[in-house]
Amino acid sequence: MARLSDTNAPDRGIVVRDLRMHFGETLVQRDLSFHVARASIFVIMGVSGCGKSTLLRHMIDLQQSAQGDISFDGQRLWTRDAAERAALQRRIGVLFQSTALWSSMTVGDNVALPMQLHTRLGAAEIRDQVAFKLALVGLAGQESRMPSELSGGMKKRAGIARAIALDPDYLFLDEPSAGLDPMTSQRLDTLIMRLRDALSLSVVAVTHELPSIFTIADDSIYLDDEQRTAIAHGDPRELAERAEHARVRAFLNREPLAERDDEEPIHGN
Ligand SMILES: Nc1ncnc2c1ncn2[C@@H]1O[C@H](COP(=O)(O)OP(=O)(O)OP(=O)(O)O)[C@@H](O)[C@H]1O
Repeated sequence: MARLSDTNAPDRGIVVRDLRMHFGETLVQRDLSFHVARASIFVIMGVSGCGKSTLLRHMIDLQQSAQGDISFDGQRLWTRDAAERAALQRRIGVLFQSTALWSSMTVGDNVALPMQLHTRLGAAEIRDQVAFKLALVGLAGQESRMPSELSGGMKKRAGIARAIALDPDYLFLDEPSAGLDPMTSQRLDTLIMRLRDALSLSVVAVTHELPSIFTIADDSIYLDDEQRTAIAHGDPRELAERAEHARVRAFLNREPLAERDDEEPIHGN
């Protein structure tokens, strides 16, 4: 497990420090500090409404907090320098839960769009890159298909191809397996791990699919909806057996929680 105190991982990867997130007066999560190591998969876990998506939105710069900070390879995300911030945003790829492919464009055009908007590559180079990215996600030769012709799993793959169009260092996935059958979900897990290894991607995934969590996570954090902070951090396979807090063990073992467990004192990780 990578922690802030690791001497061999000073500022590589993503560092979240003392982050506090609000919606108006309502506190979502507080005191979040963790490190996402380079070329690893980090899973954000917790029950519905605990703040997983809100944390992801902060990490991809769609929301900002006045308290705490987030840095990528030592570079602060919330810098005042607009050019620096834009450059950093380009190193971040995102697959949203809805996938959000442009329905009126072919798969190939969907993947090409970020390159047309943000690079100076010519048409032939973009065509090659699109073919390469689609092959990477297992959709070789599917350029001319329309999104409506794709299965749920293929849509996710096309969404990932678009998310990696600009060769990001970081890939954020919001509920990647949502709506997929177990077999398709398993194949997607394999793809995510392959991309981590082949592209040295740092992947941050929000998911509450247990099989997926146990398969892909190198490290994880559990956001508690009652304490409004992280009450567990580490390899989810180990947390399932040895987490200090009953709610974390119950979540990871899909067990009902006895009423009294909700009242146990929780001291953070
Ligand atoms: N735009 C918003 N305005 C006000 N409150 C919000 C807004 N979006 C989310 N919230 C609240 O913030 C809290 C965290 O929501 P969030 O969507 O981050 O949780 P989550 O863990 O991702 O949930 P789920 O697993 O159901 O997607 C919830 O209590 C939610 O009601």
